[in-house]
Amino acid sequence: MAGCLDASSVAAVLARMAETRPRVHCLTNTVAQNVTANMLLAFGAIPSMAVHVDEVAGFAQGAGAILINLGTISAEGELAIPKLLEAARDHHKPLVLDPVFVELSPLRRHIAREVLRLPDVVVRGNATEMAALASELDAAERVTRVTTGKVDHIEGKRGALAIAHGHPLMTKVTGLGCASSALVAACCAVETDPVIAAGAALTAFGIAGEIAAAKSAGPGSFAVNLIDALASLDEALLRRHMGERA
Ligand SMILES: Nc1ncnc2c1ncn2[C@@H]1O[C@H](COP(=O)(O)OP(=O)(O)OP(=O)(O)O)[C@@H](O)[C@H]1O
Ligand SMILES: Cc1ncsc1CCO
Ligand SMILES: [Mg+2]
Repeated sequence: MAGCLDASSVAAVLARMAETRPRVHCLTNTVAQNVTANMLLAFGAIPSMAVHVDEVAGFAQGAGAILINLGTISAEGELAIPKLLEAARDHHKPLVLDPVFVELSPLRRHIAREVLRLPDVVVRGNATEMAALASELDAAERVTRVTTGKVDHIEGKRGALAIAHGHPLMTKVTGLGCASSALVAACCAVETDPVIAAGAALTAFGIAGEIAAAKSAGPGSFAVNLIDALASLDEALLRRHMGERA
């Protein structure tokens, strides 16, 4: 049965984030680029976003983790992906795939298959995307599946977690799924177990969503308050929202 993390486990991952400030190299989409960079900074990580085929390898080799998001994949981005996969393989970097709209595009399915030739990939998508990619995920070696929604489901080699945090307003701001994938990548840079890393990222993000929603009049102010809430998380706030005593 799927478990959940306690506040001290999430706080331990966040403490390592604050201490080491990992850089996450993001090949992401033009819609979610800004919100993704802001969420990474609020989380204590550092975003980099280079796409050019002649510089992505260098950026990825020195990063703590790599994100490949297919949301607005371009011809330039497609050329960069083999360089990112090579950097992940040769330099043992955690890699997160966000297969945005894979159900709508044979090109995206082809790219996702290429990415999943690498073992140990973490895939974060919504229920539609994860269902569309089911056979590719079944064929992949040591993949971690992260399916977000009202409840987030994480399944990996070393167990399963179900995270019931967040707020419906999270579906009314574009790019928050994309940002959640970047936060999962950031946690993978400081936590070797991808199930715990994804669980910590999504617990923190969900609780930040709950805190932000309580202060917001609608999706616009929610987007701003979510950045503030993510930046202000500490163990006491986590405990309170997880129903644990101080
Ligand atoms: N109904 C809901 N209630 C609470 N939290 C939710 C709900 N739906 C999504 N979330 C949270 O919102 C975040 C984004 O997940 P979602 O599944 O909406 O991503 P997505 O569909 O890929 O989004 P996008 O493509 O717009 O970036 C996750 O942290 C998830 O837990
Ligand atoms: C709306 C949209 N279109 C491509 S990427 C993106 C952001 C949410 O995935
Ligand atoms: Mg998405």
